[in-house]
Amino acid sequence: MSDLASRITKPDEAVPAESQPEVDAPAAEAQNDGAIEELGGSGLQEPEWDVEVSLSDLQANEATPFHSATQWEDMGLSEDLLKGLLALKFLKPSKVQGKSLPLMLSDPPRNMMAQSQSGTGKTAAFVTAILSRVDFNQPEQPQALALAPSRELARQIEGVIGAIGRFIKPLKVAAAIPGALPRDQPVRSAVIVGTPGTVQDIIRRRQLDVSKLKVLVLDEADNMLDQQGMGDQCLRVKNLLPKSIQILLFSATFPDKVGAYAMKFAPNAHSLKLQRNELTVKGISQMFIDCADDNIKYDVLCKLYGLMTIGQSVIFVKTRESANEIQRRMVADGHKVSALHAAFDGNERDDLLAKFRKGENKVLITTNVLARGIDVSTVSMVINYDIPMKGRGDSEPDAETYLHRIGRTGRFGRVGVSISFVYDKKSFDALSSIANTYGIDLVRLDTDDWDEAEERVKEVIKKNRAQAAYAPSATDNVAKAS
Ligand SMILES: Nc1ncnc2c1ncn2[C@@H]1O[C@H](COP(=O)(O)OP(=O)(O)OP(=O)(O)O)[C@@H](O)[C@H]1O
Repeated sequence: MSDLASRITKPDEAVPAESQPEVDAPAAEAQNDGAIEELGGSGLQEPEWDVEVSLSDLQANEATPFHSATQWEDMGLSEDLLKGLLALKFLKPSKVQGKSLPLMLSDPPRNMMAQSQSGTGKTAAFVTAILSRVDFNQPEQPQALALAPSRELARQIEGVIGAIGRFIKPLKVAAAIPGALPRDQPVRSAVIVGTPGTVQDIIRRRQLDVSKLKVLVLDEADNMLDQQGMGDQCLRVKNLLPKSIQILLFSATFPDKVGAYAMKFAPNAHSLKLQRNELTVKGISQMFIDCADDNIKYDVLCKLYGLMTIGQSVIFVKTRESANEIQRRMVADGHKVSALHAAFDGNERDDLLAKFRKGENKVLITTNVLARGIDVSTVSMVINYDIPMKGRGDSEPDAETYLHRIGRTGRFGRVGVSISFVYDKKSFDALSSIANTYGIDLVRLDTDDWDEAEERVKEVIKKNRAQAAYAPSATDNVAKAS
């Protein structure tokens, strides 16, 4: 236990909200789309300083991943595309956008492997590249294909393409996910976003004409190339595509083992990489609770319920069965929570996530199926009910999944809290190893002094709510419009 102890920060040493710039409200208003929501609901008093948040100041700070030396206007983008980005209040590119776009758009096209922290705008980077490469004089000819590891992420990317490309006419996007495409009809869209299995199927059934595909994107590329089944599917899909296709790989994590394979998958790629100590997102206060045993975890979870519903929260558990079981117990105990995992039918999954995006459901219990990519700015708390593990018999801590899970909060400069539950030596050692991997200073929440623990978490959540209300994200806006 000594490892984790050495990474523990006393509560008053934590660096949560102060790491965010605080500036004047008018600048903040310039960043919002006028759709400021009611903050009510929790009965919390929201002091003035909580809403003093400015994306433009954040982006002016060279030390953050939100800064770029380049402007959208320098990138030779079409007028419609530029209009789309600005309409979303993406006033300036983030670092990964500023660095990757000129490389992705250079002629002749070259492959790219780009790594950047969670919530720093990788999706908009590759979506802008896709929309720049497609010839919209042939709107029904498939020209770009993006693969994602879950239907939820594929749907989200589809939404971001629609949002950034809203001034491009005609823009046709197809979602190649289970149950979404009519069987045996050709896909008549310039852009296709899908999961590897379904994309492989539609190519094999000759529903998708791949002959003019110019760009292939793998979002969460390390995850897709690493997983046995999906890695094989991605390779088979790639082998069915034109040899000259430009391959773009994006993720917040590229462990060495996968990185080497990824470079083979995308030969001669430009590469943007992060150092291991750069991987964590500064605005996320990472905490843990030491529970006496496995049963106490449930009691602690229920105690946290009030805090979870101030903003929105995601609870990650290991299995679908435990997601169902915890939901059943919490509902029986009078709490409103929903569960989403891969055993649900596709439409039900779409529906559950849509409700969560709209804020109709505030607490979502899920498995690793939602660990990656999902972007809901109002998520202020992530709970690791089970520490993510991998390998045979779950013998190894899954440091990458930890990073992606906690990255569901703290999106694009916002703040957020993650709370991981440990209850025995194995979970303690696993969290300790993850903390050491990334040099994280974890804050221990002392449940003996619950009022103090609650205050600490509440402080960060209130700030997140204020930020989310002042700067709704593109995907939030897409969800609200639908
Ligand atoms: N240039 C920008 N200016 C302002 N907001 C932006 C900009 N680019 C992206 N965003 C917003 O930032 C949020 C996070 O972006 P995105 O989902 O692309 O992150 P990501 O890097 O793909 O994250 P993950 O690693 O979790 O997949 C989104 O809500 C998006 O709308």
